[in-house]
Amino acid sequence: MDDMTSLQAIYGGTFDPVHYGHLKPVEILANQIGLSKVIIIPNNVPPHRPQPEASSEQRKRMVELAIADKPLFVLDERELKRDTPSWTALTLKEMREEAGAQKPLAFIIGQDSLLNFPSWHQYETILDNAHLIVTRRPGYPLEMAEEQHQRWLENHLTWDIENLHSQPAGKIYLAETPWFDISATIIRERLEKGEPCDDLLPEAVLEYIHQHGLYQAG
Ligand SMILES: Nc1ncnc2c1ncn2[C@@H]1O[C@H](COP(=O)(O)OP(=O)(O)OP(=O)(O)O)[C@@H](O)[C@H]1O
Ligand SMILES: O=C(O)c1ccc[n+]([C@@H]2O[C@H](COP(=O)([O-])O)[C@@H](O)[C@H]2O)c1
Repeated sequence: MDDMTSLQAIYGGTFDPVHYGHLKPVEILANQIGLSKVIIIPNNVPPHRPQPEASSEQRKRMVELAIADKPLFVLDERELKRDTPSWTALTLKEMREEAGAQKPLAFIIGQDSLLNFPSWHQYETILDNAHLIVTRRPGYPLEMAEEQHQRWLENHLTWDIENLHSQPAGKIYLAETPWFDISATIIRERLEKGEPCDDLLPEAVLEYIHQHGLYQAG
């Protein structure tokens, strides 16, 4: 169901490359909270990190391959079409305008992203336009480093998934998804050393990486 009142989830990332640490927690989350669709938005110019190793076109292609047999996910190319920094606040403002004031929207992030969320461009406006759903990731605390940011988190926290479905925006939900100890950094490092990565990302993505000579030494 994807009508004007069903919760619309959005998952942004650099995806250099996309891996099971991205896909599996979100698939499990979808079952836990009842999502029929997750919109994946690869960024073009990551706001808070150096430009990725793979090109935007290659990262997009890898996402397409990863989700080809997963009807839960759909790709949205809007950030790839902008040459300015891929600010989430801007993307969500645009998506809110398209969806109308009442539609529940949620942006999904991993636990590591929550920790630096207060440094994001116009971060307060993000909760005006969407909920935040946080998936677990090993190695990161669930508490904010600064007290004022912890207060901000607690002021927006909900443990009731009904709030995500009934309100258009403004809540933070710390999902109890399992840990997947996988990162794109580890995958790039392993590939550079010629080490196997079979359990870390979909086979079709790995084949694409090998065919295009991505993430190789030198
Ligand atoms: N293993 C994981 N578990 C939970 N969330 C994850 C995991 N890996 C990435 N994410 C989340 O996915 C989103 C996109 O992450 P990103 O594309 O930067 O992947 P990454 O593996 O962290 O990349 P890199 O190692 O290059 O920094 C972020 O919100 C991040 O928190
Ligand atoms: O808008 C920002 O300032 C901002 C800062 C850091 C990250 N983001 C977005 O958060 C998502 C995850 O980021 P990353 O770097 O972990 O791939 C991705 O969609 C980024 O564009 C957004």
